[in-house]
Amino acid sequence: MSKFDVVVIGSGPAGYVAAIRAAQLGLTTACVEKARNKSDKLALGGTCLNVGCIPSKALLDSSYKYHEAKDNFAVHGIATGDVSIDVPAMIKRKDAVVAQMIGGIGGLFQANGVTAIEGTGKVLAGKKVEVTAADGSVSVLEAANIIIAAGSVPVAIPPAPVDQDIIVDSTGALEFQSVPGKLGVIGAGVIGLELGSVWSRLGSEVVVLEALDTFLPAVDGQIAKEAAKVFKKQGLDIRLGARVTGTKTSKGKVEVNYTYKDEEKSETFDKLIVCVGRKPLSSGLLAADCGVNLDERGFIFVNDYCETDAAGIYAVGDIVRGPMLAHKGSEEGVMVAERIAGHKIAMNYDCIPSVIYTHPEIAGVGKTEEQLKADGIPYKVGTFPFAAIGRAVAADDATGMVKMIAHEETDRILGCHIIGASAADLVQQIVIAMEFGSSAEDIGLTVFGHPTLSEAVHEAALAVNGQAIHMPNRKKRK
Ligand SMILES: NC(=O)c1ccc[n+]([C@@H]2O[C@H](COP(=O)([O-])OP(=O)(O)OC[C@H]3O[C@@H](n4cnc5c(N)ncnc54)[C@H](O)[C@@H]3O)[C@@H](O)[C@H]2O)c1
Repeated sequence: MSKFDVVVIGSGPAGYVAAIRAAQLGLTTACVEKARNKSDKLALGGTCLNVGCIPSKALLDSSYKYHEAKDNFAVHGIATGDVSIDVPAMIKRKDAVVAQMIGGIGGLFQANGVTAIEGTGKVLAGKKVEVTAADGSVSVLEAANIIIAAGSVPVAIPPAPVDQDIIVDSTGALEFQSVPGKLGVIGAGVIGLELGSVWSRLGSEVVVLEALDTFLPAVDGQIAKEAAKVFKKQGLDIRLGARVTGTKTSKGKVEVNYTYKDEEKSETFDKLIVCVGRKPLSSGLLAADCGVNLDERGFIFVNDYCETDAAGIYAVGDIVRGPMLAHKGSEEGVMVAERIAGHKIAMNYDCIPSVIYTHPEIAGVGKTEEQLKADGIPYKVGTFPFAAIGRAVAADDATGMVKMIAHEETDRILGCHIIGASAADLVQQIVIAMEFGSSAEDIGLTVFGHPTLSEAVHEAALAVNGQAIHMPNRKKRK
């Protein structure tokens, strides 16, 4: 029986990062992965690399370039003539990007001495991991420590069973070989908006059916309101309060029945994407006597340090509580590896950025205005529009704003919410600032390069205390 200091189950952003850090710390480490790619080879990288973050960003970038060439170049005096799209070539490029990044993880495993083991892992009692290979053969690994990072899968809903042809999930939506004439999307969440944007830019008529009456409830209300306006202008038809009751596929199309404003409605689409959330992939993963427990929603139960109820067994990433975000899983992986090596580090769950990669991007960190109101915390707000930022106007990309929220008395930054070009990268400045306990004044007193989009972050911080320069201030300067 092979023996390791650490056996990681799953090679997504939580698992592979945990494995690399454990190996860096001198621990003998194996990483068990079951996924295989289109060429039936071991596919490291999990959902994020194979069918999530990376391929969706490849398609978002390709489709945005197409949209720019078709609709946005003329204003710069650039004539393109007819712009056409070759969808199979776009998908092939996306596959090449994925293959390159997967190869990168294989290389990192080799360089750090992590042993990749192909097969499906199961946690047995006594800190053992059973691995069932693709050919059915079974082996058992002995581990001083186990890190479970098995991830999550899309939630299925009975009224819209996925066939990966007409009715697809987020994986199938990355494989269309032509632009659907009419595309239905169930769920106006992160995936619905990102994939809806891709196919809308390429020419699909997109209808998004969202069960809730509120648009993007987890996003700051002011930013979500702005986002709704922008998406409407882009042609995304987002119907809130639309509950899908059934679907019928025939002759290459799907008829969707749903209730909307108390009326029974029906609409026919060429393709339908179901993206109503993800659930932890915990079934079949744990032997009944292994000592690891699940919570009521099927997540592995862990404490703040990602320790399960069984000593020496940890769980990280989508399979445990908290936002299902790659970077959250990666940092949990680092924390656990460091703690196994005896270092007393902890993770700051209050400072995790989140991003929706539409154009403009929507990004945020910390508390929203609604959360602060509900918690009764006194706060002050500064906003600054990109329309007043020279660099954004020069780029003809000036939609959106930065919103900064600080504590009314201490001026400490409590949250930052952005809708705009490069919002994902801009918000990271405030993630760092919040990690260091900065005040809005600290950001206001910092020198920002000119002309940059970052100046909107600077000005929003100044606006918190009525000191914005390139905009009349609502509040009196203190
Ligand atoms: N950019 C990113 O960080 C990124 C990108 C993709 C996915 N993810 C993560 O993946 C996970 C899954 O994404 P997602 O978009 O599927 O989930 P989500 O939770 O973001 O959104 C799902 C939406 O579907 C709606 N819904 C649920 N059941 C419905 C029904 N029967 N009919 C109509 N609407 C319904 C929900 O109200 C919700 O608005 C999320 O946790 C997300 O954070 C993150």
